[in-house]
Amino acid sequence: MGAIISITDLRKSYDNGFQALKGVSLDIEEGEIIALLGPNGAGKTTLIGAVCGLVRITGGTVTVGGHDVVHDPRRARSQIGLVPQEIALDIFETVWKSVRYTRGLFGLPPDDAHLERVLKSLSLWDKRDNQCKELSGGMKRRVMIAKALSHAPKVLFLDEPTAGVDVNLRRDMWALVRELRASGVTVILTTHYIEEAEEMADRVAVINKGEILLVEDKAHLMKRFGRKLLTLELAEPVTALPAGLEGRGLTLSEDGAHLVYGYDTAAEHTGITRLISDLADAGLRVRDLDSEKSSLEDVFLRLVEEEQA
Ligand SMILES: Nc1ncnc2c1ncn2[C@@H]1O[C@H](COP(=O)(O)OP(=O)(O)OP(=O)(O)O)[C@@H](O)[C@H]1O
Repeated sequence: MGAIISITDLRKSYDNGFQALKGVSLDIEEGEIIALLGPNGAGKTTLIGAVCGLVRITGGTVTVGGHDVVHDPRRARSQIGLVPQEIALDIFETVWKSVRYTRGLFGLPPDDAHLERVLKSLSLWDKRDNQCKELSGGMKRRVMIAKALSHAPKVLFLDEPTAGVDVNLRRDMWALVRELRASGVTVILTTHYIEEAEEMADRVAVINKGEILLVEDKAHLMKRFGRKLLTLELAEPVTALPAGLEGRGLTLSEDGAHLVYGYDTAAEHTGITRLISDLADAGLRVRDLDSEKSSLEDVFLRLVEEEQA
């Protein structure tokens, strides 16, 4: 599959001279879910705004579906559905009329069959004649998505789709995004919940201070940066690491009852077999083992901290 969005050396300086994007290049493949992660002020909203034609770019090029956002903004924008973070609905309007109206804004003729499919896929069909003010917060969010899909865009931007949403609704939203992808829509989401990126994204782009630090397949990323911690519970606590076991990446807990061993998941040899046998030789009996994987959150924090250092 080819790139549906192509961003090349994108620069944005605001009128006060602040450089919010410093030469961002990124290709987004058709049909993928890509998560944009970055701390507050990293440039995520500016980047989305530039692709959607809401922010005037000061350098570089962006094409959506082959259409340049500066030279052919209407065609480029027609490929995109944007779901902003804040819910903005005419609360006295019915769901059906809101969605129909938004489609009209794109200069498209009515297509009630398409809108019916969209509302059904979002479990809003039964609510079509309700005024927006009669809907729950989760339903209002889904109406925002229905509006963004009303002109059948190829690309959907979700800006913080589950900010302030409870766990159940968050899971519903994840299922919905997967369904959208299955229907061929490319999804770009920004999120502060790294768990969300870990759960959903095919690829992750980390952005900081207006620059892309990394774009990588999520599975590769976890493998490349991921670490595992193995905790060994000792049958009898010790006061110090036995001689010969220093310098092996082992840490003794304060109570002397646990040894923690950190290793790279990508390493060819983890050294665990050797470690266990060396512990036995040193007279330490292990009662139990526990292992935990570093999360995408650890990877993200490490990356941003390294950049800050
Ligand atoms: N209109 C503007 N004029 C000047 N500076 C701006 C303007 N809009 C944004 N900025 C600055 O550009 C930088 C990037 O902002 P942006 O909103 O893109 O970040 P973000 O990654 O979306 O942050 P958040 O996660 O907090 O939403 C910030 O330092 C911000 O203060």
